[in-house]
Amino acid sequence: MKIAVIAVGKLKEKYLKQGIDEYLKRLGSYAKVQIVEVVDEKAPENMSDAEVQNVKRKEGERILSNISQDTYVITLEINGKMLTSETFATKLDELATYGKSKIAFVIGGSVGISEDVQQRSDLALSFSKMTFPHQMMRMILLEQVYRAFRIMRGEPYHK
Ligand SMILES: C[S@@+](CC[C@H](N)C(=O)[O-])C[C@H]1O[C@@H](n2cnc3c(N)ncnc32)[C@H](O)[C@@H]1O
Repeated sequence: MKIAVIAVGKLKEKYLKQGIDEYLKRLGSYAKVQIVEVVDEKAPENMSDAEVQNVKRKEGERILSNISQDTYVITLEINGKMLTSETFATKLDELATYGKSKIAFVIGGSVGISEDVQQRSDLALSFSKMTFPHQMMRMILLEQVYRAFRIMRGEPYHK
């Protein structure tokens, strides 16, 4: 399985980088996982709605340019569908079984994900109704993907 995590902006925090590297290392035995960073737009606090939409649109175009037609796209969205870790594992297993071996997870930037990207999405996945920082979301996602592989293979992992 080939997994891409497409994320807006550069990862700056050292402590997150260490955590992400750890999960990338662990995932190495299960899948080819790649992080794709797309350039973020400047997004000051006091932007108008039109400016926010413009930032989303530009970042969205960059996200979409990294997604091939045969890729199953999972966008991370606060208002998406909430799954248990077991259901998430079953979903990844089904995708592999039905020949969808390329998966892209998309994490938005500070203004979220554009409508164009939402339309391209095959599954909008929510990790809770709370808002997490986008850089931290990368690590949380990788941990859940790692957990999913352990569940799929029936391998022990602390609860
Ligand atoms: C800081 S959040 C953006 C908040 C923005 N106001 C919005 O409504 O999307 C940055 C990105 O992290 C991801 N994210 C944050 N919290 C999430 C959650 N609870 N579930 C799924 N994704 C989340 C989403 O991809 C989001 O676009």
